[in-house]
Amino acid sequence: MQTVDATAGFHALTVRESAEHLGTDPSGGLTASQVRDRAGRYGPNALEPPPGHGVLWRLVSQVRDPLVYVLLVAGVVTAVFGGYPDAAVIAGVVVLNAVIGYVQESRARRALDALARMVRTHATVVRDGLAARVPAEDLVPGDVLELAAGDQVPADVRIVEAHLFEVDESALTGESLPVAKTTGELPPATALADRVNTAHSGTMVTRGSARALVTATGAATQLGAVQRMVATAGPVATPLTRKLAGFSKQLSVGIVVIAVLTFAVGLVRGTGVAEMFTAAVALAVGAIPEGLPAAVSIVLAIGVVRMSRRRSVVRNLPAVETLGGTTVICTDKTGTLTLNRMTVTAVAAGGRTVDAGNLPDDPAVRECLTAGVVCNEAALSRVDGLWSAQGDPTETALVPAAERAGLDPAELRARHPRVDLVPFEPERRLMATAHAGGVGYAKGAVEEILARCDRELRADGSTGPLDAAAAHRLQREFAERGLRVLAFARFRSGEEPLAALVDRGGWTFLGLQAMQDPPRPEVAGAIAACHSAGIAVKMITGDHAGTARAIGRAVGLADEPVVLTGAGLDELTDGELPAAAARTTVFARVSPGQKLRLVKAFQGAGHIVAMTGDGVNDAPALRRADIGVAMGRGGTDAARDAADMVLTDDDFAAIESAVEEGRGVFDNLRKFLAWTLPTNIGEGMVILAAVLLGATLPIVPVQILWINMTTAVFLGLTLAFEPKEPGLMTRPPRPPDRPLFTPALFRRVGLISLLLVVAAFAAYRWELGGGASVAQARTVAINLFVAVQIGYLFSCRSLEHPVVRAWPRGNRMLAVGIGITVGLQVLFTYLPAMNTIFHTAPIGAGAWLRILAAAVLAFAVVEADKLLWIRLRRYTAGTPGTRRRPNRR
Ligand SMILES: Nc1ncnc2c1ncn2[C@@H]1O[C@H](COP(=O)(O)OP(=O)(O)OP(=O)(O)O)[C@@H](O)[C@H]1O
Repeated sequence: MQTVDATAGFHALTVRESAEHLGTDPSGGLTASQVRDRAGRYGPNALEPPPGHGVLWRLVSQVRDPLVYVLLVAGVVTAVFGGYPDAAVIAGVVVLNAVIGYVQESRARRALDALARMVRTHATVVRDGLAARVPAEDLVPGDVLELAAGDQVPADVRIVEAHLFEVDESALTGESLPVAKTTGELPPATALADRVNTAHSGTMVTRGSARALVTATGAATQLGAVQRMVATAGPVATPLTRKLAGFSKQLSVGIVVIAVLTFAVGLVRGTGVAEMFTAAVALAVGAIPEGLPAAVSIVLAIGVVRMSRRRSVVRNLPAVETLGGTTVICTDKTGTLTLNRMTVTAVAAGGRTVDAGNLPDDPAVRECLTAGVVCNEAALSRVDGLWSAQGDPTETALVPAAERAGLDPAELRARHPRVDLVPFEPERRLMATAHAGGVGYAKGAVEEILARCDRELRADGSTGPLDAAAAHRLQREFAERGLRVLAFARFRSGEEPLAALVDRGGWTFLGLQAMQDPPRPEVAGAIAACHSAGIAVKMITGDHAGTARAIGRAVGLADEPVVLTGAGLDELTDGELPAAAARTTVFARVSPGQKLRLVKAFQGAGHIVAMTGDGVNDAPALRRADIGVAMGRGGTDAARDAADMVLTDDDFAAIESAVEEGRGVFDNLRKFLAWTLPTNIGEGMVILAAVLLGATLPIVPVQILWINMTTAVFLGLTLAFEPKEPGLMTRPPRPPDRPLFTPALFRRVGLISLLLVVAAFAAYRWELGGGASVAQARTVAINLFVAVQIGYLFSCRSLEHPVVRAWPRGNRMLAVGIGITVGLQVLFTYLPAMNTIFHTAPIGAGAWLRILAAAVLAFAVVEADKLLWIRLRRYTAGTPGTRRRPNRR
């Protein structure tokens, strides 16, 4: 691989010199053979992944945990006191823990890498004289790029043409204000941050558009240089995992205190130091849910995988869980609720409205269509003898409309070479171009264009005074049919730069073009599903109120959507906004800044907000929303960069399924917690109770370690694979402030913990009373403990509903996990080697029957508890005033 000499300093060269140096043509770009040749020479335009740590380092880093230190100390002390088998078991637990952690970490890393690859950036490149979208990876030095607002700059470039072009370079220089870029050469000594005629890989275009030459790709870019300097980021920590880690830390501290007390009590009672030490350690190790953080990331990761199957890529793990709590979805219209496949269906010019399939050849219609083709940033290319346009669908739709009227788009553009441009911006809602010969064209929202016009073009080609009322009336008629309307105008562009002219006025109105953008067929169903899930859906669009209302009705947002416009929004105070926003279903003519205000208003009212956006200016609102959702196809790199979730085919229905998955994930997390906590607490309490009562231990420390390690993995984790419960999307969203551990959950945990302790002691005593040896009695107690865990596991498949009635759908992992656990318990009971290590002994059939009975009993107790609570809740729900939840919609 070879790199263009970075010291060449393209900023100090003129545009011509730069192009010569790079062996390229700024207007036509490289040829196909040049691209092939350079691709071989320079390699792909990608940064090599930073060197990862070695396997050994990552394995060892797994055991850098206070808990493991406690275990290791325990193991050493046990060995010193001569308990070699026990010490070996402890060592085994440490190794197993490290391996599981290592495997989990590698899997999570691989999954995130794969997801990152799914949201690749693309770039518009001119090659052989034609513009095309290619993956940013395929760029080579000398390529000619078209950059527009919202794009990520895909390589280091020298700018050769700029229109109000501004770049956010904060990722590279830390400078937070966008930098305006120009084309003229600079003194060679200019510092990197001041080179305003170049732009660098990894920065974002915030405004305008530009043409630029690629000067460096991949590792040769400034970004590549920075990456080599900076060490890589640490492990993936998320607010949720942090919250849970905090919880388990508190729990650990509490448990260690109890363990120390137990130790002290044992010593006072005269038990041997060595025995008490291992007992205290076993208590601690048993009671600490070591598997919790791993389980949480597994549940979340499974959620991420399930969502990716449903066409949404989650960019960070906790987003999955937040999604489940969504109470309001704010969605834009074009491309998300609609297909973003625009077709011009009618043209109104020269005082009449005509069907686009049947356009008359009069000067007014022709001029309106011409404006649509030349004041247009879509790229043209010949496909099978016909012109086809690539770019923003609003713009590409204008090309075939002109063609159908017999105009040649390429010829029109050749006849009116563009000399200046004010690009479209959502705040301004119009774009304008200046052309050779002193004529300017503009297109945009009807009210914006009309505000700048005082004359209009008549059918015969003469101009007369503007009839703005008639134009507004037409706009309303089109809008009522759900059509999107663009207005066109012409003006004199002389010496002055276009940017100064766009707000000057004195324009001539040319007419309107109305386009159809059909609703996506799956959207109505998805919106209905959101409604029945208690989630409010709001449309926030830059489009006209009438069009927005009609589309809102068509997709079932409401029978008669309440509409608020951006202007109306500005009149409301921050105090009035939340109530008004709650009433409104359609927000029209809204600017990105107003979107941000809406997100804040909803959040202020206690909502969890999911918000979609596609433009560069949407990034702040996407960042602010609890879940920012960006479009994979139509959206800009800037929006994707700010979002938590990317919809691979821009479809609203994917949000609905993502919410459903999110709810499922939250459920499964609670199920796992509900199962694992009593297990741990029960284990700890068995030892605590034995020591306090001065009784012999029904289960000894190594045995606790055994139970802990096998059941956490083979039983607990299977709950991560639970299918979603039916009715997930017919219940209201979980209140945002509801904690993970509800009182009901605590009660259940207490009940099962108690059950486990009582059962272990009862079994132990019963077997001893029946003449069994201590080893046998302990073996029965352990098997019974595990059996109760299995019975309870079944019950945890649904926390609120009786399992039998709740759903017939299976969880194959559950069956596999239980199978493995039973197999291991059989070995544990009958394998002589295991008997030696774990101090167990074979037991008889009668004991197994009693064990089975205990499992069934545990299951029955929890199921009865559920039924009781359902009854109780029904009873309280029957009391007046508590019957219905307030409807959020
Ligand atoms: N390329 C363009 N050139 C000129 N005017 C445009 C262009 N695209 C859109 N407009 C005008 O600006 C208005 C707002 O467009 P914007 O892109 O902000 O929102 P939208 O695409 O209609 O809706 P949404 O926000 O739902 O995606 C449009 O209604 C149209 O009148």
